[in-house]
Amino acid sequence: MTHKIQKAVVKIGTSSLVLPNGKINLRTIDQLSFVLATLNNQGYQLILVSSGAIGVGLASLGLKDRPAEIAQQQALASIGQAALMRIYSQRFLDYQTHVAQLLLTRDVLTYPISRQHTLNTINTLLQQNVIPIVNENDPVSVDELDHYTTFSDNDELSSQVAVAIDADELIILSDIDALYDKDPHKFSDAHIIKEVPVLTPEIENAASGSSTRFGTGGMVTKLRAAATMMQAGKQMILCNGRDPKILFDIFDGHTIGTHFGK
Ligand SMILES: Nc1ncnc2c1ncn2[C@@H]1O[C@H](COP(=O)(O)OP(=O)(O)O)[C@@H](O)[C@H]1O
Ligand SMILES: N[C@@H](CCC(=O)OP(=O)(O)O)C(=O)O
Repeated sequence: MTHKIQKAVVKIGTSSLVLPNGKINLRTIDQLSFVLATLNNQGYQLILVSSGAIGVGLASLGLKDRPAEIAQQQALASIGQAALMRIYSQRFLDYQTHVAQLLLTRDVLTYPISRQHTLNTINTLLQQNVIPIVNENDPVSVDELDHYTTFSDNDELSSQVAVAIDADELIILSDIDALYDKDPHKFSDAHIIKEVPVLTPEIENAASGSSTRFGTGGMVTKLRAAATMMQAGKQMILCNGRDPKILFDIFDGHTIGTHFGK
């Protein structure tokens, strides 16, 4: 059962932001901006965790494949993040809504003072009806010695942010309708799982990696995000980001996609 949502983190993955041909999915970004701006006007508190820096970087330079070299990926992320934020800022302004950018590394949330400052920033933005748009600070994040700055991916980042800001719900917009008992991109007889009150070994075995060109973590990292939310006594919804208007139904309390939690 979906609980009443007041504060939510909405996470959108690269596979929803970039078309299979590598171009930017402006339709989804436009609709997402419209929906979040409308929900913001209705008084909901929203944080958007948006992937897509590398994907939009590739699109900006007209490149097809993600390079293997770290330096190339970090350079693409710095190009793409700026381009992505320009699109979001323009689209949200069309709906009279201001957005702000927060680029996080793991250590920022691990150490208490930087964590508190980050939360203060987010809360101040929310009080001012500004929607924070969060991504990992990809161009600078790397793990060295005992200094861990990377998140495994944005599914993890979004669950960490959702718990830190005490959100009621994490909504993950993916390129798939829900969790299935096996990857529906590989198995045509996959069955949808609508409710996951607890994570069982059976559910964990159902999840595999991404089978799309631009996605990274697949279902494995989404289940890890669900575990983080459920351990904190919170909820998560996994649904399709193709049509972000689905968020209206979720905020109206309808059951969409897969619901994790009790
Ligand atoms: N049990 C499963 N149910 C649904 N999708 C699955 C499952 N196992 C693996 N997947 C794959 O996970 C993909 C979604 O993850 P990903 O490609 O990383 O998207 P995103 O960019 O939204 O993070 C789906 O397209 C699907 O191919
Ligand atoms: N921070 C990276 C995305 C990392 C990530 O988790 O991507 P995805 O699996 O598409 O949500 C970027 O902006 O390109």
